[in-house]
Amino acid sequence: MKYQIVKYMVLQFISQILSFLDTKVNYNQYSETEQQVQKSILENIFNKDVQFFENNKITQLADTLKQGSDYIANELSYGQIFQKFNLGITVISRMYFIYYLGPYLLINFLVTCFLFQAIMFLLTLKIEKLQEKQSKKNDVFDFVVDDILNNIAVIKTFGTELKESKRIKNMILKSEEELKQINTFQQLSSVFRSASQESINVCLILQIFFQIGLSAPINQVAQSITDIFQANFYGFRLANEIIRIIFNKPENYYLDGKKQAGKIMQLFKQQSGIPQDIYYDEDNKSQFSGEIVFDNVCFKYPVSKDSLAQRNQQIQQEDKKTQQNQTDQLPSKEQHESESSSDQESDLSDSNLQKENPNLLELNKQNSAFQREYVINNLSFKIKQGQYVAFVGKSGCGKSTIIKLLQRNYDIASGSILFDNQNIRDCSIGKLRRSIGLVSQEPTLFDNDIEYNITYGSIDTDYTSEDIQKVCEISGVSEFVNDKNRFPKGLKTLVGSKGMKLSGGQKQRIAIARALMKKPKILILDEATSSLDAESEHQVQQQIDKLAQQGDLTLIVVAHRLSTIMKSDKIFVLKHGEIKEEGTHQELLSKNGIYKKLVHYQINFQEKQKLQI
Ligand SMILES: Nc1ncnc2c1ncn2[C@@H]1O[C@H](COP(=O)(O)OP(=O)(O)OP(=O)(O)O)[C@@H](O)[C@H]1O
Repeated sequence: MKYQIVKYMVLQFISQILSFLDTKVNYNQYSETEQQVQKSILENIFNKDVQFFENNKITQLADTLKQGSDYIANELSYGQIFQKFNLGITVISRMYFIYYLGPYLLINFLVTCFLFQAIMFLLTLKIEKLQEKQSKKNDVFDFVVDDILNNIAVIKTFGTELKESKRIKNMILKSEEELKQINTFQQLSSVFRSASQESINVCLILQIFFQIGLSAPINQVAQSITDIFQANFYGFRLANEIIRIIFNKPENYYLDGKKQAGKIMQLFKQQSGIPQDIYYDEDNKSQFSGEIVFDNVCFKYPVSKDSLAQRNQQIQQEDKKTQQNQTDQLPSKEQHESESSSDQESDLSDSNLQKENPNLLELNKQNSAFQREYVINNLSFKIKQGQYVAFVGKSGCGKSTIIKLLQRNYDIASGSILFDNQNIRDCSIGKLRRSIGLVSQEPTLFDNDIEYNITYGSIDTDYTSEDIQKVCEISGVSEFVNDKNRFPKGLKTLVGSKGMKLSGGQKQRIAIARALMKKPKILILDEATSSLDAESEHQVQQQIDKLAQQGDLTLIVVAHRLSTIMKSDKIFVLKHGEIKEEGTHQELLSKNGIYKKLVHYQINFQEKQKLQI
């Protein structure tokens, strides 16, 4: 007995040392591991294409990044290795001691343990499934809250606070029903856990049956019980502890960490449709010359799960199907899931098929109510290096879509886009994006000073204060930054979150300066001057015209105000994603077509406005 106790004590001592090392090493390693995990998650996020960000809410990503990396870092940190060893040694040493006290007891104990463990496992699976469903609903809830907060100004303007609060209340109520179900299963699980702790008593009764039999006289039974109790006293306690260790661990694992870690695993699983080779783009200076060809390009936007309404609908449909399943006992859930996902998949597979067989285009155009329309239809044009071209057309005709395709935010369904005769699919994304300077309709700024924002794209490259000065002049930033009364800190003035401390026009000028500072070979202005007042627009336009005349910059302009593109070398007039007319301003006017109508409409409109003034 003495020898066994010494053995037990040695094992316990090792266990305590491991426990100490676990705490110490874990403490040192944890934060380092967490940083590494966060870094690789961030890199993974950066590697996603634009479509990924259209499908995921940024606030949710930030949440997942923090909580998930916490969990993963905890799992990965070296301390966990000691913890696992420690757990193993504790369990083995205690089992050994129980075996020494009574072999039957150990066998009974293991059988009972296994049974309870199996029940607990099934319960945990059920809870997990419910929680997954709940988590999907939570996602929708987050989407709604995010959407509401983003649109708070609209809600206030339209006085729809009550409507929105009712909407949220309904979602909370629905979620509560599910939570009740989860609670019930959790309680059941906790009952089983307590019962399992009593399992040792069940073992005891079984042992009495085995050792003395049912027919033994009562005083012998009483004596045996006393003996067994005495002999197994330590064994009972140790067995109880083992149960506690075994049952608590997996439950924590299933219920707490897995959810966030699962989200991160999903993040890693989601492949970027368009390979983002920015990290592997070793030559980080080269650019395309600015020659661009669109050859019979067709494109439609992929159907994504981005829409809140779509997500809601999907959950409702799933709920209905589950209910129907339960009542009618119709085909298995797997079949239903595959049916429900088939709608989405069919569209995705459609795009793959489309790539393989462009003839499907016509077919797809004719049927399938759920499919999106082709936004770009057999579009062909050529832009020479240094040319100044403009795209005009009615709202929704596909102008901005062309700009997105130029940056390869999406892949086209058929045809080809060539940069310097190289297919965009074979181009390095890094080189492509480096070659393009873009100023969009609604520019966003970083919460930093004006200079930081202007030099943002050129942080790693050499630039002088003269360079900054020059782009400030061209873009018209100098005009307001030099006003010492309102901008005493000049270029060092902080712009606030999303540039909220600046006017729309000021933000726009900074965005133009930022794009120019990058010295791109291709400059795209997508309604870039529309938020400027007429005078500022004219000034910026003059500077842009001058840049265009220098001939080393390919300038692509999307504009509604036709007066801003009169000097361009070529104007493409679009309708339903097709080029209907092309030529210079004069050539198009003489054609007496769509462009001329647009010009006349704008002149009439402006004159009417003047008359009103
Ligand atoms: N991310 C998207 N997902 C799905 N459809 C889109 C998306 N972006 C644009 N569309 C659709 O593509 C069509 C063309 O849009 P696009 O933004 O290219 O038009 P536009 O000519 O630039 O219009 P505007 O002059 O009003 O800016 C529109 O019908 C629009 O609804």
